Amino acid sequence: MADGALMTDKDKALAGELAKDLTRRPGREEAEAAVRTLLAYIGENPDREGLIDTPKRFVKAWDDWFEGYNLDAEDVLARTFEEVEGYDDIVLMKNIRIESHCEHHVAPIIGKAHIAYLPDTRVVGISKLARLADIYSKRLQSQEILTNQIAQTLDRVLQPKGVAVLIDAEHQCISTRGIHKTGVSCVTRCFTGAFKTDPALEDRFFRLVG
Ligand SMILES: Nc1nc2c(ncn2[C@@H]2O[C@H](COP(=O)(O)OP(=O)(O)OP(=O)(O)O)[C@@H](O)[C@H]2O)c(=O)[nH]1
Ligand SMILES: [Zn+2]
Repeated sequence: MADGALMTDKDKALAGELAKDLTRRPGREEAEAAVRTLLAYIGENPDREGLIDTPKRFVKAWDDWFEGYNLDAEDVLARTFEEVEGYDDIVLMKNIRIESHCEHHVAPIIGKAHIAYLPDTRVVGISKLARLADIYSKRLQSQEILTNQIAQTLDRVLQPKGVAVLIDAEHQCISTRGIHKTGVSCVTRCFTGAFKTDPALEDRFFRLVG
């Protein structure tokens, strides 16, 4: 179990500062001190050679996994194109890899998103659909909220005739801990506009996704 002696006075001071004001965003040094605490909690020695740089690497990995908090989905969708030569059918980007983390256990959620919309007057660069998925994935999430955020943002910014988002993902909090069920995936969807009101369009979306 954790050995209090493995926390330096500096770690303890930083942890104390954090406890005083949980609304303040801690700096990098404080985040690294928290990782040292976790390493000590599992019975490790954070000062041994193999772990000495782990707090730094851990925080750097979190910067990557959670970079979505620093990105604005509306900015990414701001550039649209109106010259589409009358194209008025479904635009679908399928099999977008999703790498997220559940907000309950901070365990990976890995899967695929399929994002479609029915344009009205404008289209968006197709890479932006994948960027939109990334911005919301790279946060602590529940799959339902992730699905809704992607669909509602695309709907609000692009104002198409409808949006359809389907996510199929495996939650490692289910496969590697707790109930330990592998090969289980969770499917969520959010439809707006014509995808919600027109069963034929909904059906076409599912056929295209396959
Ligand atoms: N609805 C929803 N639940 C999720 C998601 N990710 C993880 N969960 C669930 O969140 C729940 C948290 O339940 P708790 O009982 O508070 O936590 P727990 O004791 O760790 O639960 P177990 O996973 O059953 O061991 C679990 O049932 C998880 O499977 C998600 O994206 N959406
Ligand atoms: Zn979880």
